[in-house]
Amino acid sequence: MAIQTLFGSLKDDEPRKPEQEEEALETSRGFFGRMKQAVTRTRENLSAQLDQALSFTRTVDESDLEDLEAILLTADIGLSTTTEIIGRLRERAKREGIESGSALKNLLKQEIKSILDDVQRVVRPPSTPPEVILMVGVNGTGKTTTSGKLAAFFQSQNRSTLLCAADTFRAAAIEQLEVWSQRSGVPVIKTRQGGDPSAALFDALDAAKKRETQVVLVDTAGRLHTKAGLMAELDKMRRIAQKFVAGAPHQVFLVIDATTGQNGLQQARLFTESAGVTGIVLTKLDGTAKGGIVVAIAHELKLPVVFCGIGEKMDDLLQFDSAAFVEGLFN
Ligand SMILES: Nc1nc2c(ncn2[C@@H]2O[C@H](COP(=O)(O)OP(=O)(O)OP(=O)(O)O)[C@@H](O)[C@H]2O)c(=O)[nH]1
Repeated sequence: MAIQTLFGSLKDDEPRKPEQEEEALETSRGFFGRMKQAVTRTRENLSAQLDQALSFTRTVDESDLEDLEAILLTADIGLSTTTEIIGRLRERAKREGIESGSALKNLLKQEIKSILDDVQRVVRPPSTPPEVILMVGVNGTGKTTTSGKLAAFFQSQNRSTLLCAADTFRAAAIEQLEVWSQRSGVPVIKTRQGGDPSAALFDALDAAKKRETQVVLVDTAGRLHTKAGLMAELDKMRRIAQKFVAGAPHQVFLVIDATTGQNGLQQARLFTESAGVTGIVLTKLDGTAKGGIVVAIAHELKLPVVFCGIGEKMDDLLQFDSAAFVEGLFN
């Protein structure tokens, strides 16, 4: 089985030697295992309630759907997404003559997967490098940490990478990114604290062009004095990126802290309106029972979750995969 992700497949379909096949299977098992581990708290929160509510063997009735609705809300799937899912289940249960709680659970899994799949898409690197990726989001969500992890990820994919420290607002952000640069071996371009973030971006893109770097990851500030100021700064950075590379920034990743649940969704709305977000990185999935937010993001914002953060170490980053997520959530 191939795991298709936004940045290609974890196991492609080319013919393999037996030992390569075994290695790819191990990778796939490891990947599913890590995703399952990451959603442990969400699963534990859901499964006891689901087991109790869906243990019946008879035709589905309205009170079953009401119970299910309450359970989905506790996992932070959100009211509008939950209402949509329950509506689809009501219709399908009737049409398909569902006669047990376990069959209803299967439909639920299918519906959640389909919401997630609807917004997934595979991204190809631009024909003219570098691929410019802006990391945006409110402070403390994990932008700097994720920039560091992503730098290591792209490097591991044999794509030369450059980090740009454009969070000149928070005193420690530049030093923090320098530490990630040392850990991953990915160079960082910076300016002084309090300096102009666009100047750092300018220098980084200039260096990337000269060095023929393939990916530039830009860590931006999460907080300015006003929302308008933050958005104006992001706008300026977009214009600079476009001047250097046609079509840049190619990706704008909004970093959301999963533990903030529905508040994260609210932040996401704000950023998607003004920052041209193309995908979500959901951090701290390891520490929350609110993993259902992934489904709300896909349904309400029509944005894919691209990566999830599952800890503080360099390889605690997973490419998001809907099948692994749904399996992890329910099994
Ligand atoms: N458990 C866990 N912790 C994380 C994860 N990602 C980031 N963190 C932690 O979250 C905290 C904040 O991360 P930062 O990367 O500094 O956040 P930031 O968005 O850059 O913050 P600002 O620069 O203030 O905007 C740090 O302690 C990180 O180690 C994750 O996936 N899991």
